[in-house]
Amino acid sequence: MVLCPVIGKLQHKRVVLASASPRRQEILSNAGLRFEVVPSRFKEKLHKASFATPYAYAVETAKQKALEVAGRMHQARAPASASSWKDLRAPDVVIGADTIVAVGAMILEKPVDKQDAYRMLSRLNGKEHSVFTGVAIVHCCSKDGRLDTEVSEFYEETTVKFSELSEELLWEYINSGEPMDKAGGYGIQALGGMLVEYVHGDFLNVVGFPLNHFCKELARLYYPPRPEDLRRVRHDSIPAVDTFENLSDSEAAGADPGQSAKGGRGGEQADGDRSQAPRALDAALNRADSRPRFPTGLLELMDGFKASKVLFTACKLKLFDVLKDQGPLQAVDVARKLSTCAGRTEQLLDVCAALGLLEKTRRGYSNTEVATLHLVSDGEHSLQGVAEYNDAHVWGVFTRLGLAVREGSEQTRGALGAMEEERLSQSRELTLQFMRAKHSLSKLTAHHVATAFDLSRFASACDLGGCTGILARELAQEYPRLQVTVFDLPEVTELSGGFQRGGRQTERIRFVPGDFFKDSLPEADLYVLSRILQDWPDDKLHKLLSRISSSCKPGGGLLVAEAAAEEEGASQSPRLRTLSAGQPRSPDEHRRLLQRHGFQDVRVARAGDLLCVVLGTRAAP
Ligand SMILES: Cc1cn([C@H]2C[C@H](O)[C@@H](COP(=O)(O)OP(=O)(O)OP(=O)(O)O)O2)c(=O)[nH]c1=O
Repeated sequence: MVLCPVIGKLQHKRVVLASASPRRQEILSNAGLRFEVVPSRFKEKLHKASFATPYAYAVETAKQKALEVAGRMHQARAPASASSWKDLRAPDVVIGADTIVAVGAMILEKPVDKQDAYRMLSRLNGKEHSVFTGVAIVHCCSKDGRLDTEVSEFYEETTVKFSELSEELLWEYINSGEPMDKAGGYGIQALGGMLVEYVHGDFLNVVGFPLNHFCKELARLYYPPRPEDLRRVRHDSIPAVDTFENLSDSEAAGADPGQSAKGGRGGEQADGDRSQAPRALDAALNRADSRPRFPTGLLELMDGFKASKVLFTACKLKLFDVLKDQGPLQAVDVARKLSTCAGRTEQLLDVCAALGLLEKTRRGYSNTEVATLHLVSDGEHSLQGVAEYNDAHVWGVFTRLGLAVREGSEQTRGALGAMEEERLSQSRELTLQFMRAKHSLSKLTAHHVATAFDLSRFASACDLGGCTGILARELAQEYPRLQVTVFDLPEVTELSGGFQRGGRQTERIRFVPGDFFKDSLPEADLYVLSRILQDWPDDKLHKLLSRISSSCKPGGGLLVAEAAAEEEGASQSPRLRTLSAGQPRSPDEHRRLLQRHGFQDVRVARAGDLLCVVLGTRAAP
């Protein structure tokens, strides 16, 4: 559960805490932040005298800790690296922190031994001192194999006063072992709390991490004040996806979050500037207890369609292609290249950045890793086709949702999800769009489907509704003896040639036009239905399965791959709850479905994150 919406801004990023401090880990995970811990190897040995103030030293050390981890993780994912780093995705954000105790200009870090602890505690005895924690938030992105970082840093000061303590008490405390891994030689959160007369400022800052200031800094970075915010009253927790409403171009020229992310130490900022920046946090923290919880999730849901449309529009304009080839680019240059309006383009770019699709730095906008991988049109893993199809077709279908729900199942079929039927009557362009979408999605899952079970006992397979042949190719590649037939509607097989790349295994793939509800099915040892059943209502589904069952020889197989619905009784994940003509089924429901149509020895496996795969063997009639 995330209380503070600004912490939620990091939810979809790979966040790394560059610290071994268990206190920091606890503070941040208690705040709802999800992160990995990669302790920094940076040696805390900067030359203290070269810093004008103790906090400058803490901030620089925090920065070096974070940069060391960012650099090491970036190196580790380079192809040449022999590292065993588990997750090759580079971190998006690395957080470093350093806590020091300062008595005047003297900096006390962790004691090296008991005598050192004694010296430190004697200095603090009966006096006031400052605890500074420097924090660095390093945003990372990888550009042409290079690590690009944007550092935002700040510090927090807390004043602590020790009571007059006897020698005996000091030694008793030192012998407890508590002081050894703590700055200044004490831990205020445990036994050391007994030494402290008062604290002025953020308690958590003493313990190692100034959570409140950190949230304010995030708010400043992720919700930069824009001119229109100062004039309009609007809820605070949603990123600026609604910036296209009622705005003239001149109003659109907002503050630059990249710029505002700079300026180094938050502690050195002008007061006027800071009072506006963390408004989301203030709103959350100052809420009276009796008021209902801020409905962040709900409001984001209400705005979800805008985010989708922004993504579709950016894809359609080929924004990610332009930035891939020529980024980073300033908004005006993007607008020039796309022949679009400069003000609106900047808004689009900013929203894409807020959605994590683009990176915004002083040098301009560039694609994030996910955009480079999935939103550039000619990428191996491009999902551009899905965006285009959803924009051109599914968007319109869903505008008729109300009508479909009001007027019953026929309407529902006509208006929702029955894309197979609908595309029959549509233009060649729409068929192509549908094929591109299916092609991109199949690429993500084909390998998992082909390898979910050992299919080497089959000599031939027929992929019903196999579209562009992506799964067929994967099957042929995986099983060198297998002959594969792709069976799909004539208008699909006619266009499928455009999606074929050469390759040895294509000799074993043939495309046969036909309708699996009407025409006789090609002979095969194994029939495959990948993401077909869910689109059809029960009557059609049973008709198809019984046709397959009649064509399948005893000992032959049926392989079904469908979106992985939860087990029966569990609530469905939202991704699966689109109102299509069919319905998502649990693994057990699939098992029963195949058994009902004469398949036995039915086995179920997961294929990646998305699909569940079911394999049954045709029993003798
Ligand atoms: C003053 C004080 C410090 N501390 C701790 C916070 C920090 O963990 C530690 C200061 O050392 P740091 O060098 O800031 O942090 P660390 O060595 O624990 O971890 P890393 O270097 O990997 O980031 O002292 C307390 O736990 N309680 C206190 O009252």
